[in-house]
Amino acid sequence: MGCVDANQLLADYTPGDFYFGTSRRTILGTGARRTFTETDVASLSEAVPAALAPGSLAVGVLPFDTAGTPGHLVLPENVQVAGPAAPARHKDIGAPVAVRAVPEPVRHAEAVASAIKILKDGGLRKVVLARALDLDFEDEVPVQAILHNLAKDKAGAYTFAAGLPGGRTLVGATPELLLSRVGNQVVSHPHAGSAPRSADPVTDRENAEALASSRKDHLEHAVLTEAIVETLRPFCRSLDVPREPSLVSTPTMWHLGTVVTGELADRDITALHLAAALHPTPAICGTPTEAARRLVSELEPFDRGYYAGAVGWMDSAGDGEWAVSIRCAEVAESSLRLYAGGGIVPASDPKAELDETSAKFQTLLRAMGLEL
Ligand SMILES: C=C(O[C@@H]1C=C(C(=O)O)C=C[C@H]1O)C(=O)O
Repeated sequence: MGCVDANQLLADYTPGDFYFGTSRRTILGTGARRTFTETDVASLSEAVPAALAPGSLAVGVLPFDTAGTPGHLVLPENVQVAGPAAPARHKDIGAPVAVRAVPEPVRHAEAVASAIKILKDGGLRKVVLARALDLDFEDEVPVQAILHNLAKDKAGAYTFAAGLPGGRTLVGATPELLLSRVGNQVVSHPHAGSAPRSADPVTDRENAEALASSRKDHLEHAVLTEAIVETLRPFCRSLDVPREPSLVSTPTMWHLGTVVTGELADRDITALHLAAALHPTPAICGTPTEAARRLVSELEPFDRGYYAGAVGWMDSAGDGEWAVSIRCAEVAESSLRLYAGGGIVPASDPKAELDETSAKFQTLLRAMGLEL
């Protein structure tokens, strides 16, 4: 630890490793002494802390569907921690040989329209629907270069690459913090409500202002913040929740975000326990959770896998950081699947939702130097 160079950690990353970079620190975990596949809060809370020797870390991912997909949490053989990485040059990535939208864009808009109808009929307040882009390359996908470019672009507050079962990799850069814990201080930074950035400063500002004053987006956001607060409240002695969300941005998107901070009542409650209790939030699933989860599986023509799950780390003291695994792609050899979703409420518009997912794809597409 200490004097490791963060850019070197980024350069040293190879697929299968775990990389997690923020504006404060860079973590590189290599090898696996042990892998946990449990996803329920009770087993995670018992098994993982019990296996952590003092000073060691558990790293990895939780899936979207914790009932159907195994978790992939690893106790690495070796962990190196450094300050923030700041790579200089963009790395070149070749063009794909094939691109397929899953489903076709028009089908996604139809699914959104069906969801809006169901929402208007009552019962559900919000559901998050995603679509995917499949890209095939001639050779193995250069995950290291994609990760490097995401870090270079500061594409999201949490830049990550995590090994998955079967030699696959989840790579991305998300703006959204599910939960961090340092001692008895917990923070969550839920995001909901979106607008694209623009290269034109006037349009960019207009997009931000329209988002800041959009009733539809404030409603989408309120449903999310309420759920976060409701889950955290029983664990916390005190909780600070700003009354209004703030505008937050990445190089490609504007969002509404609320920084929720709390003081834990019981120091034995770990970061992983809290993250697992919060997941799946209405940022990526909906409200009520079970009904939204069912609608997601009915309307989306794919399994989300590790997209819209959680990615992060926890130490032996129970401190840790778990980000929402969005703005990411799952890589398998020479192919990758990119995901993007958006929250639907009764006032949503199918065409606008389709455009929102296209804008969200830009985080990864830019890192790959692709204009699609
Ligand atoms: C689901 C995604 O993003 C989430 C949905 C948002 C929205 O609906 O406005 C905003 C931020 C994220 O919480 C995604 O990027 O795939």
